[in-house]
Amino acid sequence: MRPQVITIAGTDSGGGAGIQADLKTFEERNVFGMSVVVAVTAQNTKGVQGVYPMPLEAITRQMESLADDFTVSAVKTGMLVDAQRIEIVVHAIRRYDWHPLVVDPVMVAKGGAYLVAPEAIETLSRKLLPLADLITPNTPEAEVLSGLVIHSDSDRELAAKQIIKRGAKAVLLKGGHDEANPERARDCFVTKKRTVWLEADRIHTPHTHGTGCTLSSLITAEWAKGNDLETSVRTAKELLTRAIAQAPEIGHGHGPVAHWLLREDDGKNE
Ligand SMILES: Nc1ncnc2c1ncn2[C@@H]1O[C@H](COP(=O)(O)OP(=O)(O)O)[C@@H](O)[C@H]1O
Ligand SMILES: Cc1ncc(COP(=O)(O)O)c(N)n1
Repeated sequence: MRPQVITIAGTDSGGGAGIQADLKTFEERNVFGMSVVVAVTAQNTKGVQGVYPMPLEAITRQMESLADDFTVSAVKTGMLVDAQRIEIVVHAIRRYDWHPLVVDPVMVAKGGAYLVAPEAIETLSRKLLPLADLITPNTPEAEVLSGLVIHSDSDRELAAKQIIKRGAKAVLLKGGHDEANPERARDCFVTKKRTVWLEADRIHTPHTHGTGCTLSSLITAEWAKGNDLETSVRTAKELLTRAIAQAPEIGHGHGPVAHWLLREDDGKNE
């Protein structure tokens, strides 16, 4: 049976990030994608023009509908808006025992708009982080979640280990924002047992809208298919790098990546 996976996140009308990016990615990786819309955003490649949180009942009902019918192989979370919405998502994840759980602790969009209320970060850290089988912060998010300032590789590893101490089972600390390294995009993957650095060429492009969403969806899809976590993370990083390298020039701002290059050929497409 095709693995069935859920994204619990916000939409991006511009199609490059959020739920739209997640579902495109799931489709390309041959898993069946479902969604729980936590907020609708009016958004394009230039920025976020509006955020419209869904009523709490609508979020709960979507999760009930999915739990009532599907055999869920993996779940990811993205933009969760505020503390109340984080709480009901946490409640459902516990109630339905949705694992493996990949938490992308989305905080601020690349243009600077807040995608989660700053006062909700405490709730995310205290209640959602401990449920995460993998959490995928970028550097600023890792600083907030670990309480440490990150400058060097050893700071990165220390911050990831601190986040594990706070309850996450594994951490992928993404280095997309690491301006100090102009040639390589390096991510630090840390579990209780080991630290692995994942490296790729840094692509000189403004078109990185939705890279974090796409990466966490790739990992979720690969994990749902029964690959181990480290293999899933490695595959995801390789695929994403290719999709950034061939990003189309869509929109007038920070464009999306080439989701269609993520395609897994299962021999059924010919
Ligand atoms: N210019 C780039 N070239 C290659 N890889 C990149 C580039 N920018 C980001 N990445 C990679 O994309 C993924 C998402 O990174 P990042 O931008 O840090 O996350 P977010 O989108 O959550 O802010 C990471 O694997 C990172 O290394
Ligand atoms: C609805 C939504 N969720 C997440 C992001 C973050 O995008 P990125 O992956 O570029 O950090 C976004 N811009 N919009």
